[in-house]
Order: sequence, then C-alpha cells, then structure tokens
Amino acid sequence: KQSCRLPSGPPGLPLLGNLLQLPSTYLFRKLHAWSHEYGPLYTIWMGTQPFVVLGSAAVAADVLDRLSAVTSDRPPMIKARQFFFRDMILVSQDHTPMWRAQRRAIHANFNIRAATSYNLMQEQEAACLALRLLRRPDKPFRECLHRFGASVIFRSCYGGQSIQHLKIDPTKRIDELTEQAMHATAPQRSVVDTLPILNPLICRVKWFRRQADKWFTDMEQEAIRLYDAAVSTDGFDATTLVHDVNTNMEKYGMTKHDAMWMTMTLFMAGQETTDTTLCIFVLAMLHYPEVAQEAQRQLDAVCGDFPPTFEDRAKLPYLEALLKETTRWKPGVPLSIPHMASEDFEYKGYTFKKGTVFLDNLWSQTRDPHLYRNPELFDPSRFLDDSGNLLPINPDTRADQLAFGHGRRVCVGRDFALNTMFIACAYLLWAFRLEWPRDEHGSEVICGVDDFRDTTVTVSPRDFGIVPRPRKEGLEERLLAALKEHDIID
Ligand code: HEM
Repeated sequence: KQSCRLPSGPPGLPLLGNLLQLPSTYLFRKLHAWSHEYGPLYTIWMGTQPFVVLGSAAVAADVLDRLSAVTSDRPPMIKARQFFFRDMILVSQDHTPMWRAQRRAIHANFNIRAATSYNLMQEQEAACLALRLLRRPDKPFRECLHRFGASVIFRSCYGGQSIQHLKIDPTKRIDELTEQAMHATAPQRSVVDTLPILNPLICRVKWFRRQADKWFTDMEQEAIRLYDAAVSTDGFDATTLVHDVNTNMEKYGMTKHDAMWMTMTLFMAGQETTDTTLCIFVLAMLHYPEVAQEAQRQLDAVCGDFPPTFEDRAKLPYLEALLKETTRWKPGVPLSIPHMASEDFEYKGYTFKKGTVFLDNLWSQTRDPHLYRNPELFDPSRFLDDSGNLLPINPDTRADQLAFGHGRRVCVGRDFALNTMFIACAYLLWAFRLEWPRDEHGSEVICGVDDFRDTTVTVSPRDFGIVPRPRKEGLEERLLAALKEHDIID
C-alpha cells in the first residue's frame, strides 16, 4: 500500500482522508500548524490522493530544487486544466515540450539581464505612481497600486502608454475573467476533481461545460485582441514580449495561438502578485515606521533630493534587505502552486510514487526557525551584518526569495518583479511618510498585520487607507522632471 512508504501525517477518515479537517481558506495556516506536530515533511490525504507537505526550506530545496527533474509536473486539476484552460495556461501545464518552449521565450525576455531593459519604463511608472498619490490622495491607494502593477507588466508584454493615467483601464476585462476562473476552479467548487469518474459524462454533455466553454471563448477573444493590438513600448528601447515572440516564433517553436495564450498568462500571473506584494510592503511600513525611517535615512543619503533610480540600487542594502523581508514576512502566494511527481523516486527513506502532489508551504518555510528567528517580526536587519551589508545567502533559501517558489517551476517573472518592487518601494519611501488615516474622533483607522483575504492563490491585506505625506520640498516638480517627456498624468 502506498501510504506505508510516505511520511506520516494527521490521521484522517477511511476514504475521505483529511478532507473534513481542511479549511476552505487559509489552508497554509492549518498546514503550518500541522508542521509543528508532524515535522517538515508529512502527508495529508484528500480522499485517496496523497499530498505531501514541504514545511522547511531545506526539505523544499531537496525535493523541488535538487530533484526537480522528477518534481516539476502539475496536478491534474481537471476542472481548471481540462475544461477552463484547455491546457493553454502555462502555470498549470505539465513540464512538456510546449511548456519548455514558453519558459524559454519568457526567460529570454525576463531573465536577470534582459529584465534591465525595462528599467527605464519601471522608473517612470514609479514616478507616475508617486505623482498620482500626491495629486489624488482621495483615490483609494490600492487602486493606484493595482494600476501601477498592471501597467508595468502590461507594457512589457503589449507595449503602449502607461495605463496609470488612462481613463479606461484596458486590463479590466482580463481581471474580471481571471477572477471568474479563480472562483470557479477553486478545489472546493470542483465536483469532477473529487469524483473524476464524472469526467467522461462532462466531456459528452455540453450543458455541464457551458460556464467553462464561455470562459475559454471570452478569454481567447481578449487574448487575440490584446496580442493583435500590441505596439512598441512608447518612448523606450525595450522590446515587448509580443514583438520578440513574433520575431522569433520559429526559434521558440511556437504558433501564434500559443504565443497569444502565453502572453495573456504572463499578465495574469504577474499582475495581482505584484500588486499584493506591494500592498504587503505598505502594510509593513505602517506597522513598522522605524523601519521606514531607517530606509529613508539611507535613501536620503544616497539620492538626496533626486528620485531614486536603478543605478542607486547597489548603494541601498537596507532597502534590498527590506524587500527580502517583505516577501518573507507575508509571502503573497503562501502555498505556491502544487508540484507533482512525474516518476517514482526515493527521498529520506520514503518512496514517492509518480502522481504524488507536493504542497510547497512557503508560509512555513519563511517561518523556518533555523533560518529566521522571531519570524512574525518585520525586521530587515536579519539580512544584514553589523556594518549594514547584506549577509551571505543560505543555499536553501533561493537567495532569500522563497516567495517565488522552487525548481524548474520557479516564478519566471521573479527578477522583473523584484525590479518593479525595488523601484516602487524606493519611490514611495523617498517621496512620502506613510500614515494611517484617522476617523472623525481622530483615532487611526488601521488594518491588522493578519487582516488578510484569501483569494485562493494570493492572500493579500484587506482594503485599507493611507495618508501619503510628502517628504520633499517641490516634490511635484521633481516627479515631473523624472517623468521627462514620456508621460503626462491626469
Ligand atoms: C512579487 C510578485 C510575484 C510573486 C510573489 C510570484 C510568485 C510565484 C510563485 C510562488 C509561483 C509558483 C512557483 C512554483 O510552482 O514553484 C509563480 C509562478 C509563476 N509566475 Fe510569479 N510571482 C510574482 C510575479 C510574477 C511576474 C511579474 C510574472 C510575469 C512577468 C510572473 C509569472 C509567473 C509565471 C508565468 C509562473 C508559472 C511558472 C511555471 O509554472 O512554470 N510572476 N510565481
């Protein structure tokens, strides 16, 4: 029997396994609590399917990094993959030749060196964000962050002007469709994943698939529309993803249909994750003003009255540590995306059969007591030595960026996302003192450090307000100067 070769875990019921013990939201917390009882490697059962939980950075590095040749598939997720996505979405594909071709194309455009070609655009988007907060403090700041995150990734894929100041957000339709898919394909709403025996019936009867079919048609139309409307990135030298793929389609081994879905997927994967992580950064700055002040001291010393640029980055180790701490403190995708074994293999005396699913519990890993003392505290200095320089990296921590997952499936937008985060955080701290709003009695209206909402994949702070107080004389002129002639804002 398979179970005797797997690590043990919480006892469950016959046939149902642990199903009834699993919460429908914040699953990572429950799994984290079980890690205290069963250790960093244990098994839970959803019906007859084993899920192996990876609860420490060392175990995840062994299983998903060092054994990535056999742990890089995705679970079947029948409703999502077969009926909604028709396996066109890279995030949920197995590591097939098509998946490899798409990763190669994305990597060529977003690897650590290539990603620098977007730096100018990212700087100007950050200036736009700061200017928007300055001029329109009445606007919900979350909406500003959302537009910023969307604009950066949208322009790198499809080109065009900054969407931060467009009246109509061209990404609204993708957002709606992404939300629909996330909602409809959540495990608790998928009968076919619990009872796969129903699959042939659903394949035969169109009526059962009507929601998924409509979603696919709508998303495909949107993907075609955006792909065909792509232009160069206004005023920058950077090549857009669409331009590069159109030029090198044969080299990448793709059709236009694949490329269109790939670009759409990239936008879907990159937008909400960036926006969520930025929001977590703002939450941390409001709860830990002394950290914000420390970063501001370094920013002022390095940049003075001129807005930060990527050239300043190497001189800002405290900010670099602050970014590491933001993704460690509250990883925005706390349970990552499950990996699946494509072959049988052995590890630590256990045998993991082909088809075993691995839950990469980033939440537990970023709270690993061997790596991070007092993990609930937001403390960038944990990454710094006494002189304020970055400490060497532990090889199991993926350069202190566990929040981007593992192995061959590691987030392909990681370096691009970290650049976006760096420049946005630098601008926000340089330009503003961030404060909580106050109610009619003068009391601060705060959002707690655990006041989050779970949207199945990302987990982000619930909506809250901020008051951005300018820190620099003539801030508006300085921001406009940083924008140069590229973007005029409303
Ligand atoms: C701070 C922002 C981000 C976070 C926290 C994040 C996190 C993650 C995580 C945890 C995974 C799963 C990795 C695994 O399976 O081991 C992932 C996958 C992915 N991410 Fe990101 N991500 C972010 C930004 C981005 C951006 C900006 C892009 C696009 C440029 C992107 C594109 C992708 C794609 C396409 C995948 C799927 C990779 C695959 O399945 O092979 N992400 N990301």
